[in-house]
Amino acid sequence: MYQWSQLNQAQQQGILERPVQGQSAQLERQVAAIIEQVRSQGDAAVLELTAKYDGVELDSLRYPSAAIKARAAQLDGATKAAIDTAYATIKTFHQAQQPQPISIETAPGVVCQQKFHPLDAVGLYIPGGTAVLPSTALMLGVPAQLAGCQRKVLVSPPDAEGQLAPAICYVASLCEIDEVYLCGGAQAIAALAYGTDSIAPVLKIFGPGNSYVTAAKQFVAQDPAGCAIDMPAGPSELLVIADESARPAYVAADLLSQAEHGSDSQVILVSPSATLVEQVAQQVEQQLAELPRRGIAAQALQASALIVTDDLAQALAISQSYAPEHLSVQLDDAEQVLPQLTTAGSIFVGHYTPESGGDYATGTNHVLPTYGFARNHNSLGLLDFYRRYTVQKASREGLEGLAAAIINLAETESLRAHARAVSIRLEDSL
Ligand SMILES: NC(=O)c1ccc[n+]([C@@H]2O[C@H](COP(=O)([O-])OP(=O)(O)OC[C@H]3O[C@@H](n4cnc5c(N)ncnc54)[C@H](O)[C@@H]3O)[C@@H](O)[C@H]2O)c1
Ligand SMILES: N[C@H](CO)Cc1c[nH]c[nH+]1
Ligand SMILES: [Zn+2]
Repeated sequence: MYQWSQLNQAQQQGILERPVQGQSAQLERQVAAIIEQVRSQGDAAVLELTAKYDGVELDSLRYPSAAIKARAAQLDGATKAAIDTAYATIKTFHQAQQPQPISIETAPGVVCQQKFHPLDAVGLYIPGGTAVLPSTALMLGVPAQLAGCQRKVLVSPPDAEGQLAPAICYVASLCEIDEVYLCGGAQAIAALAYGTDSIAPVLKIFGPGNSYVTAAKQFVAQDPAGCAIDMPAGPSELLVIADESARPAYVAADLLSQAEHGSDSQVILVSPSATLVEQVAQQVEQQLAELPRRGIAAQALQASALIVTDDLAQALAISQSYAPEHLSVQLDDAEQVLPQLTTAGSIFVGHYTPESGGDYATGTNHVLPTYGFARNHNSLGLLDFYRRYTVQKASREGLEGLAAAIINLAETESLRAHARAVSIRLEDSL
């Protein structure tokens, strides 16, 4: 628990530093070595690394369509119904994001268009290290399906029996995904980006993951021979802004909901009320003791903070500078401060919008930028599954109208051939 104004700048920065940052050089070296191993040895490397990190010896990476169908059929009715509910809300919200092509005359006789084409081959990474996340399969599968991506390749680490969870198989069936491989971590990202004998490369990789997955995505995105990625979506984060109107038990439950994701998750409460902060601290302790994943959550809490601010304005400023993946605003008049809260992956407004609502079923996408990338990266949406490009057509009259400007600019840049490409056309008699 910290009193913000009593800390110096370095201490303030230290509190808001993401836990994983300290290990990043070593992490990058390890991930680079895994990627190199997959590039040089292909499937054999992925199988070997799966045995090493997931503890499962597989004969092949491909999970057959028949197994997907059979496992999906094993899922109980209540979970199927829950997935159907989430599928419907996510579909509704993403369907409304359909990109609109543009066609406009920019000058007489000159028409410009903006078009969208679904990415032909997308890789969907579904984490599976410490928790099975069918909800993430929905968050990636639904927009890929709506966009009409031709190849949707799902990868996820195998369970201890070398299988994929029935709930993920059910989501795969709903989203019409039948190309599935059992692999995870940096090796799965390398296989998707560069291809192996059994996995053809994709154009873009989507999905969250632990720090190995995220570092590998960043690695392949920087390599011209690699592929595009959605964003760095790493260990979960939540920042809660709350005042005395908040219920301490709700705030604590929300903080723990993200702390339980992984030991490198980070949760932060900022509040102008010292009383609330103390009550939340007590609630966290009480509720933590009851959680099956209390070991993981307790570790995440080590790098987390409860911060008392001078006033609400200071709490808002901390949130803006931290740029959380998830921001929960638990104030009676939460909507009033929203215009000042522009820097977060997804915002949860009021006392009855728990962060876990967005994780599963409000309809927003839960794949969000972490590590402060919410400062300049988008939350995942339908548009990410398209490539945007432009088209232009000029008539002779259109070119005549723009010729003086184009030729002048080309000469200003001393690019004579550019100018000539215009004048040569206009010199031709009709
Ligand atoms: N930001 C988001 O949108 C979002 C959404 C959902 C989940 N998440 C995050 O995703 C993460 C999921 O992590 P996870 O670990 O459960 O699953 P994961 O699938 O991301 O990672 C598991 C893989 O990590 C690799 N691995 C584990 N230990 C390793 C080691 N020592 N060296 C090399 N590779 C190793 C293994 O290959 C394993 O298959 C959590 O941190 C969670 O917070 C984020
Ligand atoms: N909170 C995670 C995003 O950071 C998403 C998730 C999946 N399942 C539960 N939660
Ligand atoms: Zn969550």
